[in-house]
Amino acid sequence: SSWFRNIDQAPKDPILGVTEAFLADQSPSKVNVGVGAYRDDNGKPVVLDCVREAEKRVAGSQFMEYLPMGGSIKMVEESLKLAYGENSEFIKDKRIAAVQALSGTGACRLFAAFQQRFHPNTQIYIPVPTWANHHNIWRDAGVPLKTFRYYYPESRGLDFAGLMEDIKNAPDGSFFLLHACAHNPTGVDPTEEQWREISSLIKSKGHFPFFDMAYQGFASGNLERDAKAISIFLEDGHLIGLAQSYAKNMGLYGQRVGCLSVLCEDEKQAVAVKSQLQLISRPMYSNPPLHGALIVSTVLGDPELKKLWLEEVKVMADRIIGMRTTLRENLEKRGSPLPWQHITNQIGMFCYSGMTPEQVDRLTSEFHIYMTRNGRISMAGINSGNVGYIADAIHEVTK
Ligand SMILES: Cc1ncc(COP(=O)(O)O)c(CN[C@@H](CCC(=O)O)C(=O)O)c1O
Repeated sequence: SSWFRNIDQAPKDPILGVTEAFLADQSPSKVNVGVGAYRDDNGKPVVLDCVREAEKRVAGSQFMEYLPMGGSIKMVEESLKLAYGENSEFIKDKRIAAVQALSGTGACRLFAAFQQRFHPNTQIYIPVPTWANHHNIWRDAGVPLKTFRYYYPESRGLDFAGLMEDIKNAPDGSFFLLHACAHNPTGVDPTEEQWREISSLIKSKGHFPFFDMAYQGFASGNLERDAKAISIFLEDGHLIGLAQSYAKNMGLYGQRVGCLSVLCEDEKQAVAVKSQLQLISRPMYSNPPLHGALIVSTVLGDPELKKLWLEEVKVMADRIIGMRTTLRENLEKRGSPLPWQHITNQIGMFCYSGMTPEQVDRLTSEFHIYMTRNGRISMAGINSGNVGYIADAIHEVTK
């Protein structure tokens, strides 16, 4: 019968659709600076040595039983230590409700579903711009969405005044989505001092902060530094929600392994919240995947492997930081009339270049360079072999 006749083709995903177009391009000089996935200086994906070692230890040595609905207890415990601190009082007091999630996306979606169930009429404010999928996640969870100013095009920096005004003008007790570090797509993070002001304003308004921390360790190369915003909010006495991902900082992209945590007022509340998170996940996917959790637990549970991981995350972060300087110098060397210091001011996986969608289209059609139409460059796609070519192309379309 006519069940599916009136179903339209869905629009291409603004990020993953770029990868599809890149893969379809047969040009030998094609370059992918679209999806935020790390590549080494040869343009190749990386499996970290600590992960390879963990896989060796795990391979064939474990049963493949179901995990509990809340996932791997060990992986969750280790994740909380990374975000809340090795000796966190909140961990000791069992005030954190936490479950393994399907990477960062799954953690955000599980929280959105939880928020919809227990605060159905409370809006969440998300930054402008933000990761494209944030809109989809909270929209599909049925949560009323609002936006707050974040990026200031003129300076290619933070619109701190606008951000603070929007936080102040939001109804008391709103939810706010905050990128803990390496803001996607702008690479613009508040300074420590600005985070302190944001924290005290959010506290005075009784807002609830939800942090999406998809890049801990990947931004600065230092895990504590990248979680500084979280510790500032914890010092200020906030309850928080937090999405963690091991996609980028441990290179476990396709393993879909992450963690959702909600800091509560006491253990009793945390037990109740965790039980509700499990009740929501059970009909969604029942229980999360085993393999990635075993890798993360093995890496973080062994001091030697954890130390190796910290070194390897820093290598990835440092390569990107180095490429920022190289790209900026290449553009300046070509006599570009535009300012490019934002390339080195910004942090994390992405550079928000400031190029227009039309300029991006020209990069693709004339130079086979692929990036999202908002002008975001995934810096990991740049290496010493293609940085000159990319600089030539950007100069050509922006001069
Ligand atoms: C801020 C933020 N949160 C969550 C995620 C989700 O990552 P998980 O793989 O679910 O842990 C990403 C990944 N954004 C990248 C990767 C591609 C994508 O999923 O869009 C990006 O924006 O290119 C992200 O940038």
